[in-house]
Amino acid sequence: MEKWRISRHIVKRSSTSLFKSLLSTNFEKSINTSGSTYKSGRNCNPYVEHYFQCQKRHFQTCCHPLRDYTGNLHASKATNLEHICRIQYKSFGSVATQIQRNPSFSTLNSDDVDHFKKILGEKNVIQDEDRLLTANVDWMGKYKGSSKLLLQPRSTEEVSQILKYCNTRCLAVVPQGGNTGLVGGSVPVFDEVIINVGSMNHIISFDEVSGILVCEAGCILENLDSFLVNHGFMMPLDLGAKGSCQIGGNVSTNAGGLHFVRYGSLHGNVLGLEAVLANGTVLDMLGTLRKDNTGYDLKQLFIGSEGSLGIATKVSILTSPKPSSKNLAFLACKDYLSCQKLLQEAKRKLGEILSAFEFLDSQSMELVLTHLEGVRNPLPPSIYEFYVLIETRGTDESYDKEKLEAFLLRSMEGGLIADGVVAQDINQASSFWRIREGLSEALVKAGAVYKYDLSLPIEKMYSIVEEMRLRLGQSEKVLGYGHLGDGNLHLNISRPNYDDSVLAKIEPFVYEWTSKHRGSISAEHGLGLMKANEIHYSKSPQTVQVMASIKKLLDPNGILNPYKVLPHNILYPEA
Ligand SMILES: O=C(O)CC[C@@H](O)C(=O)O
Ligand SMILES: [Zn+2]
Repeated sequence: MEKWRISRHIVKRSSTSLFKSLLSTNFEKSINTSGSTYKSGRNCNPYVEHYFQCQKRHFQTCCHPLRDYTGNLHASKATNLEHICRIQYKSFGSVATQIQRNPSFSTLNSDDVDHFKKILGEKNVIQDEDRLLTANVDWMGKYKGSSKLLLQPRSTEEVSQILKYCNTRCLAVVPQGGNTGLVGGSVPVFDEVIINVGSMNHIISFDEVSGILVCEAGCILENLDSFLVNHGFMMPLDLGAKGSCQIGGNVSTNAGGLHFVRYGSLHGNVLGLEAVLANGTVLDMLGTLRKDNTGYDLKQLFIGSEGSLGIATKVSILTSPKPSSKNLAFLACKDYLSCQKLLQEAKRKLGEILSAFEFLDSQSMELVLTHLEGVRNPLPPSIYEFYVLIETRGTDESYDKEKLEAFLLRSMEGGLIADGVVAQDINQASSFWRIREGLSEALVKAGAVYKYDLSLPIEKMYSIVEEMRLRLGQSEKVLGYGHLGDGNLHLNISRPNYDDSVLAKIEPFVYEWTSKHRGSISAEHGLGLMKANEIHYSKSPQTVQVMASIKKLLDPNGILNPYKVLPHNILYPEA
């Protein structure tokens, strides 16, 4: 076809370029038959298993409370080992301002354990060291608690009984789902009892007319998607960690993910919630209505509260019809301005079929190619500064193809796209997504990482990456990637080990810069432990005070996920 000359020209330039008979195959068909979508590290249990096996070996040799993974002892900090937060790595941001264990919390004893056994039965009260090790450490291996107990309730009633008891005894707890969080929110800081609702993994109902799914909080995101596919629907949320993350954790952290640009946030898609408060009260807010204006919408408080106000036990969620046509393009742009303009055009020209607009810079590409096996750049190596993934989802195959085809051609002619490939089948689509979704895993494999998750005005988004590079100098690897379509930048500084002098150049600069540009210091990962003390960069003092009052009202003893979300001195002023 005449109009494909441009892409053929690109093919000539690069033998690896696949930007040829554009969109001739629609990869959706293969997705439907395979029943599984893109895989990535956090979605791949063998990797997680292997990762923890390695960690375990490491802990066995160098698990001194104040020794980091590189084996360095931080003796100067070893003043009060029992009471100082054991952050495994050498000081990580302001978290390292040694949080004190709240002295009003009790310490677990054998009567407590016996009591839990009566509620849950022996096998759901876990004291096994290996299992505790994986539950005490976050996915990145950055935060490590020292919990001695993991509880696995099977019903809301059991969660209620556990919390009622813990509240009376003043035993702190940490709710944990798939433990895929990136801000230290899902692991204990000290000896908090871990409550994992993973056994509460039943689908309660699905209404094919409204598309509303009601399920328990421990359902794994990918399993929900697989269930829905048989009914012609899909989850509105898609993350690299979908093979291990649980819907309760997704809701508690208000997870964003890859398709936010199309399907919006969980604040919009979660229609109802059942949550258990610290004192064991079960709040039934499990409505399935699209419209309900009867006073305060209390469930919204729990969405994104990171388990600090209650434990989510059931959710009702508005799912979306499964698109019958999907296309994915992997494109190269010469500069950030082109990426930005491309987004603007994509929104205008692709309209309702645009379902993802992701970007990564060349440094991110290099990292993923270096650290992940089997990943390759489908475009000529080391030429382009930026890469963009554009996905469309729709119901009319030929219409979608034509629309994307016309858009890509016009963008190439206009110089916004320098080169590109379009997935011809599920395998190519998976391999393109693997580049983007594999970044977090590649960063963990590369060593230490300082990780920031910023919401910023799109035109300013990449300036912080460039400024950070200037600040840190050429010896440091500064990576920028993320959800360009939503104005969400993942800024990561990757280095072989943690170093306080480097950190001092990054923080508080990164927070101040974000605040100055009226951005948010957490777009989608939450505050967790990492940023609890930084909340003021994104929230006014008055707002933080109201948040603290709500916390006090719902959890007066502060037992739910302590030390997270709100600043320590506000949560425990007497500590
Ligand atoms: O690793 C990160 O910084 C981002 C993780 C996740 O939110 C993603 O978009 O891939
Ligand atoms: Zn993200």
